[in-house]
Order: sequence, then structure tokens, then C-alpha cells
Amino acid sequence: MPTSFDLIVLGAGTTAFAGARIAAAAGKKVLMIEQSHLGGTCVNWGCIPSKTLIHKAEMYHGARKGEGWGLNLQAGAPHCGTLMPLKQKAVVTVRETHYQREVDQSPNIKVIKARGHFISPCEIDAGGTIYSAPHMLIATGGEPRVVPIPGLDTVNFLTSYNALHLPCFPQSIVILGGGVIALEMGQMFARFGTRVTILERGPRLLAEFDLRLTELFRMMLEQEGVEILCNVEAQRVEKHGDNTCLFALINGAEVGFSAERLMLAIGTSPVTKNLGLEEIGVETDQAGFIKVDRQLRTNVPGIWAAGDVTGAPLIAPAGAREAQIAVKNILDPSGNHSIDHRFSPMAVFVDPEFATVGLTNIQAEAQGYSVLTTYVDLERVPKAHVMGEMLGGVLLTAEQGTGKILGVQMLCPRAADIIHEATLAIRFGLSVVDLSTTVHVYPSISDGLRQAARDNAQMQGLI
Ligand SMILES: Cc1cc2nc3c(=O)[nH]c(=O)nc-3n(C[C@H](O)[C@H](O)[C@H](O)COP(=O)(O)OP(=O)(O)OC[C@H]3O[C@@H](n4cnc5c(N)ncnc54)[C@H](O)[C@@H]3O)c2cc1C
Ligand SMILES: NC(=O)c1ccc[n+]([C@@H]2O[C@H](COP(=O)([O-])OP(=O)(O)OC[C@H]3O[C@@H](n4cnc5c(N)ncnc54)[C@H](O)[C@@H]3O)[C@@H](O)[C@H]2O)c1
Repeated sequence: MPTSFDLIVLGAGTTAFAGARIAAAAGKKVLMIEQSHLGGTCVNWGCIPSKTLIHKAEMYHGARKGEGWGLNLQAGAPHCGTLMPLKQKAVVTVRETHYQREVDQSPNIKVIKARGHFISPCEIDAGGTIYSAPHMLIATGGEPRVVPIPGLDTVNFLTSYNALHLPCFPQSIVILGGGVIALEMGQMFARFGTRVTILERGPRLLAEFDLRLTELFRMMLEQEGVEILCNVEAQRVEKHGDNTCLFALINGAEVGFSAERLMLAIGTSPVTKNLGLEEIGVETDQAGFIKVDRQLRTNVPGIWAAGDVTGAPLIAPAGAREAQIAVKNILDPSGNHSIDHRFSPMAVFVDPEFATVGLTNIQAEAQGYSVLTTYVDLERVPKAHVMGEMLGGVLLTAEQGTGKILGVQMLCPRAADIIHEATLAIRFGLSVVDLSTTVHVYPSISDGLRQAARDNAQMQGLI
């Protein structure tokens, strides 16, 4: 095994692979150093296990809902002995077919299993061997954020890492945090029969989405039996028999929330400790995320960083795109390739789904645009009536005058798929006239997006 490479990638998650793949395709010799499983968080602890179980929870919920539609489907208790191995099979299959196979088939990519740390800007010590390269890509990702709440260390609390790998679903769970993970996993647990309480410190859920959509979803989740409280400040944790009790301040009064399990879903911390970054002078921000410019350069020449370790957006395809840009800049130093996350969509896999791309009206106005936002309630979309899923809506923000589409947010069935139509429109500078005069399938949920564009174009006098 050689110890000298063209590029060394620290980590072997989604971000690392995206960078290694294009460097290897360009004939560069690449080493990936990974301390754990290939595929990183997304494949092993995040996207794949969570979405596999969420999909099954949705089917289970659908079966019970079907009774009210005259379908008389029977939904007995969920069988964890079948569900959990099924989820693990999805994880292992994706890991083997998408990551291990690629390594096996690429003569230019080598992987070693070890924990790596820098000993100089062009040398990494991994398992006692020194590997060198003129270019380094740090893709060490993130881990669930944990804060020091008194008593927390005395209980066996959960984070997304272990909550998806329990042998079965708990009777009850208190989830601290009201963001993406709390909502996705909170709804999933509730649908499998767990009594769920979500406690958010801020004034609202899912802060990156429009309040109209999040309040609608909050109502739906409460109708499914989930208890949700905002403006909650966690104070301390105590063990009460088999249960864990979280005490929190609400409107100045202390309230106790007791459940079989306590889960923290309060954000992501970067994996930047003990990498030798301070010693070689790589700058991080206050939270520890590596600082990079739009070309994904750190402040140390030859060292690049991408993915969760550099901060938001903390989603797999965004990190992959960043790594591709970093490697493009390594291969083509005068190309000045830059990342632009206005074109990176994201979805929240609750039911119905949230999806967003581009700028909100507030972000657009802050950037100096004069904008018009239109909202189409799902009640106006015939396909929603076909499906019996009328709660939700589509928001579209366009520039006043030109009608150029700047941003879209939606809460509707299949939003994670439909958002790509908006992503293409924004990326290629299409206007509300372009979108509204494009023939859409009928009946379809995408038609809601067309209606939002048509309303916008009409209100601006563009059609
Ligand atoms: C529960 C959950 C659900 C999610 N669902 C989605 C989703 O549906 N869609 C989506 O787009 N995103 C989702 N995400 C986010 C997504 O998982 C991350 O954005 C993505 O995994 C980041 O990829 P990365 O390669 O930057 O980091 P990671 O995937 O974390 O990979 C970093 C790798 O580096 C390794 N490493 C760290 N330090 C060292 C070291 N010193 N030496 C060697 N190796 C090291 C780690 O072991 C790890 O394998 C989810 C996250 C979670 C937690
Ligand atoms: N579908 C997806 O793409 C997907 C799915 C899961 C996770 N992820 C990624 O994983 C990351 C982590 O998810 P997350 O839900 O942990 O983070 P998040 O940033 O989405 O939400 C964290 C929430 O916790 C709240 N919070 C912070 N400290 C708190 C405290 N002490 N008490 C109560 N509430 C507190 C915050 O106000 C925020 O609402 C996200 O950034 C997300 O991008 C993505």
C-alpha cells in the first residue's frame, strides 16, 4: 500500500465519496481514511435507516386511515422483529452496492479503516502510518449536538444515532428540539404507537419554513396525538423508576415531563476535535465548524473542507455538491468554481412532506429584491381531494416586474419529488409565466405549483 497520494480525504461519508469519485475519474490517486462504516451518517445512522422506518410508519398509518375510507384494512401491532432487520437490510444493501462496490471497482481509490489526524498540512497520521498528499479534503461530518443539562449524564438518553437502532419502539418518549429530526422521528414513533412529547426551546417549530405551513403541520401532528410545546427551557433530568423525567421552565414555571426515553434532537456538532486542526492552523468558527470560502478552501493552502463539518446546509446532497466543487477547484485551479446553495433543495420527510428551495420572501427582500409571494392552499388542488389529503399548501416567491422565480416552499404529499421542478426553474432563471404556461399533468399535486405561478403572474399583470 503506497503512503503518498494526489488527494487524501478524511472521512468516507456522502461528501467524501462525491469528492473522491471525481478525483479518481480524473486519474488522481485518492486515499479515504474512515474510522467507521463506509457511507457515514446518511447511510448508516441518518437518511437510510430513518427513511426506511418512516416509510413503513406511513404505510401503517395509511392502513389504519383506510378503515375510514371503506377499505377495511387491518393494522395489528407493528412487528419489530420484522421491521428492524428490514431497516438494517436497507442500510447494509445501500452501503454495499453504492459505496463498497465503488471502492472495489475503482483502482484509483484506496480506503483504510483508521482514525486520522493531521501532523502537518500535507500529512495525516492514521493508525500509526503517515500518509501524505498535496491536497487534503476534510469531510469528517457531524454528530448529534449534546448540551450539558444537569443530570443528563445519569440517564441513558437517546440521540438520532441510537434511537434508530433500538430493538423496538418505546412506550413513551420526550424529544428535546422541534427541528427536522424531532418532527420526522416524532411522527414516526407516534405512528408506531409511542406517546410522543416534543419540547422546543424557540417560539416555533422548523424555523426555516414559513409559519403558515409549520402551523398547519403542528395542528396535524397534534391531531395524531403528539404533544408539542414551544418556548421550553430544559433545566435538569432525573431518573424516576423506569422512566426519565425532564424538568423544564415554561412561562417561568417548572414542569416535569416523564417518559420511558428522553431523546435529544437539538442540532449537529461538527467532528473537528482531535483532528490536529489547531496545530496546523485551520480556522473554525465558534461552534467548531470549519471556515471555508465559496470555493471550499480553508485558510490553509492545500486543505479543503466540505459537508456537515463546514456547517449549514446539513444535508447529504449539499455536502456532496460542495465536495465536487472543491475537487473541481483542485483539478482546475484557475476555474474558480463556487458553491451556490440557492439551488440546493431540501425536504423534511414527515407526512405530508415539507420541501424548500431558493429564497424566502424575507431573504429575498434582505438581498434587495422587490418580491411578490403567492400561496395556494391544497384545498384548491383537485389531486389533494382525490387523495383525501387537503391540508397543506404551496408558497412561491417571485421578483416583481420580471416574474423571475426566487423561492418555493411546500407542504404536500410528494413535496420531496415535486420540489425539483421549482429547483430547475430557479436554477435556470425561469419566470412565473414560464411555469404557469407549461402544461402539467392533471390531476397532480404539481398542479398546485403551477397555480401558485399563475396567480403570481396574474397579480403582476404578466399574463
Ligand atoms: C437522523 C438523520 C436523518 C437524516 N436524514 C437526511 C435526509 O433524509 N436527507 C439528507 O439529505 N440528509 C439527511 N441527514 C443529514 C445527512 O446525514 C448529512 O448531511 C450527511 O451525512 C453529511 O455527510 P458528510 O459526509 O459530510 O458527513 P458524515 O456522513 O457524518 O461522514 C463523515 C465520516 O467521517 C468519519 N470520520 C470522522 N472523523 C474521522 C477521523 N478523524 N478519521 C477518520 N474518519 C473520520 C465518520 O466516521 C463518518 O463516516 C440526516 C441526518 C440524520 C442524523
Ligand atoms: N430530511 C433531511 O434532510 C434531514 C433529516 C434529518 C436530519 N437532517 C439534518 O440533521 C441536522 C440535525 O437535525 P436536528 O433536528 O437535530 O436539528 P435542527 O437544527 O433541524 O433543529 C434543532 C432544533 O432544536 C432546537 N433547540 C436547540 N437547543 C435546544 C434546547 N436546549 N432545548 C430545546 N430545543 C432546542 C432548535 O431551536 C431547533 O428548532 C439538521 O440540520 C438537518 O439538516 C436532515
